[in-house]
Amino acid sequence: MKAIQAFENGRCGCETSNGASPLISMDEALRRLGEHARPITGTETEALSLATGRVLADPVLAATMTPPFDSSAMDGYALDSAALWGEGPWRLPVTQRIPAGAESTGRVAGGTAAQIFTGAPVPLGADAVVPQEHVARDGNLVILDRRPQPGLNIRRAGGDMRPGQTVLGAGSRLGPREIAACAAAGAARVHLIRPVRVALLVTGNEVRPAGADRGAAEIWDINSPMLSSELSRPDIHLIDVIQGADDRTHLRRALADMAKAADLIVTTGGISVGEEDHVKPVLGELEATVHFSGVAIKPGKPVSFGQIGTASWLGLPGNPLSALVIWHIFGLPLLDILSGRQIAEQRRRHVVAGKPVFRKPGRCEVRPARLMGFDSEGREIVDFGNTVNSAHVADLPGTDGLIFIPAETDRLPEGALLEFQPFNRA
Ligand SMILES: Nc1nc2c(c(=O)[nH]1)N[C@H]1C(S)=C(S)[C@@H](COP(=O)(O)OP(=O)(O)OC[C@H]3O[C@@H](n4cnc5c(N)ncnc54)[C@H](O)[C@@H]3O)O[C@H]1N2
Ligand code: MOO
Repeated sequence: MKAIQAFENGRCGCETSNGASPLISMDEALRRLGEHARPITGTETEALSLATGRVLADPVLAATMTPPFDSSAMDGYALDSAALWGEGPWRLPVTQRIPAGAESTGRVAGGTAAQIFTGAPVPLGADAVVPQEHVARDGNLVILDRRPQPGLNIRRAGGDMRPGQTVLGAGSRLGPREIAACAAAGAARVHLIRPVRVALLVTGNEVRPAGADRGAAEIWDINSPMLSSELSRPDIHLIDVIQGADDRTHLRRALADMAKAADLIVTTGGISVGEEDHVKPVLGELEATVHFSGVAIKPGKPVSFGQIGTASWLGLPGNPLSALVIWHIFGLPLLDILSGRQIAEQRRRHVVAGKPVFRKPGRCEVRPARLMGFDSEGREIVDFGNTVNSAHVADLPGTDGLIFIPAETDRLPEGALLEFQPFNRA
C-alpha cells in the first residue's frame, strides 16, 4: 500500500494502547479538535497597512470599478481606428498629451491622435492605443502604417473588479496577495477578528532559561523560545509565557489564571504517565474537560486537548521535537478554528521518498524532512532521517516540513508517495 492511501482511507490503523489510556488515531484527534474548538468572538477595525497576518471578520467588497476608467496599457498614441480610411500609412495630427494622473482635455476627433502614457485615461473617441515604437513622429504628426485592432492596449474600466464584487470572504487571512486585492478594492480599513489570546506554560523543574547557569541535572529551555517564536504572529496575542516548576500548587494557580485571560493555553511537558507529570491531575482539580489524551503518533504520543473554563488547552509533550511536530499538526489547525479562519487549501501535499523506509510499525510516524528537488516526473523528492529522536533539534534548521508514515507501514521503497506538510505555511 502506498503511504498516501492510508491517509486517504482516513485511518492510520493505529488504535493501539499505551496501557494507561487508549491511543486514538491522528485523524480522530483532529476530528475531536474540530468538534470541540469554537471560534473566538470579538472584532476590531484596523488600517489595511496594519492588517498583515490578520483574519477578516467581514467580506471585503470592491467599492468601485477597478480600474476606475479605461486606461492605456502602453506609452503611445490613442486614436479612433474606424477613422483610418483606406490604406495606410496615415498621418494624424497630435491634438493632446495625456500623462498618467491627468484627465483628457477633450475628445479624439476622427483622424487625430492623443499622445498618451501608460495608466492615463483613454480619451473619448479613441478605441485603440498604438505603442510609440510602432509609429514615426514628424513634428506634430504621428505616422502609422498598420491599422490597430479596436481595443488594442486599452485596460477596460471594471476589468479587474466590479462595484460590490466580493474580493475576499470573511475568514481570509491577509497576506501580501490579499492586501493587494483589498487595496484595489479601496478598503483603507478592514474589519478583523481580534487576535487570539494565547498563554504558554512550559513545565519542568530541570529547565533553565537558554544560556543561563545550570546545575548538573538541568537543561536549557528550548520550548519557550521555540513556541514563542511559533506564536509570534499578528493574529496571536501572546499574553503570558511562564516557566513553571513541576509543582501542583504552582501549576494550578498558573493554569487557573491563564484560563481567565486566554483563549488558548499551550502547555509543554508534564502530561505523560509518571508521578512527576502533574498537568493532567491539576486539570482534574480545575474540573477541566479533556477531549483526548494520547494519540498514536510518533513523536508526540501524550498530546492532549481539552477545555479549562472557557479556554482551549493544548498539552504538548516536553520533548522539543515532539512539541514542534505536535504544534504543527494540532496547534495550527486549532488556531485556524479559534481565529475563524477559512482554509481554502490543504496543508499537506504529496512528495516522493528519496530513500527507502524501514521501521517498527505501530504509531503514525512523523519525521522532519528536507525537499531535495524533483524526480523525472516532476514530483518533489524528500530526504529524512532514519529515526526520530524527540529530544534532538540540531538537524531542524535544514528541514522544510514533516512527512507522515502510516502506522501499519514497516517499509517503503524509494520513490513511494508520502504526505508532506511544509513548515512555512502558517
Ligand atoms: N513510562 C512512560 N514514560 C514515558 C512515556 C510513556 O508512555 N511511559 N512516554 C514518553 C514519551 S513518548 C514522551 S514524548 C515523554 C513526554 O513526557 P511529558 O510530555 O510529560 O514531558 P516531560 O516528561 O516533562 O519531558 C520530556 C522530556 O523533555 C524535556 N523537556 C521538557 N521541557 C523542556 C524544555 N522546555 N526544553 C527542553 N527540553 C525539555 C525533559 O527534560 C524530558 O527529557 O514521556 C516519555 N516517558
Ligand atoms: O511521543 Mo514521545 O514524543 O515519542 O518522545
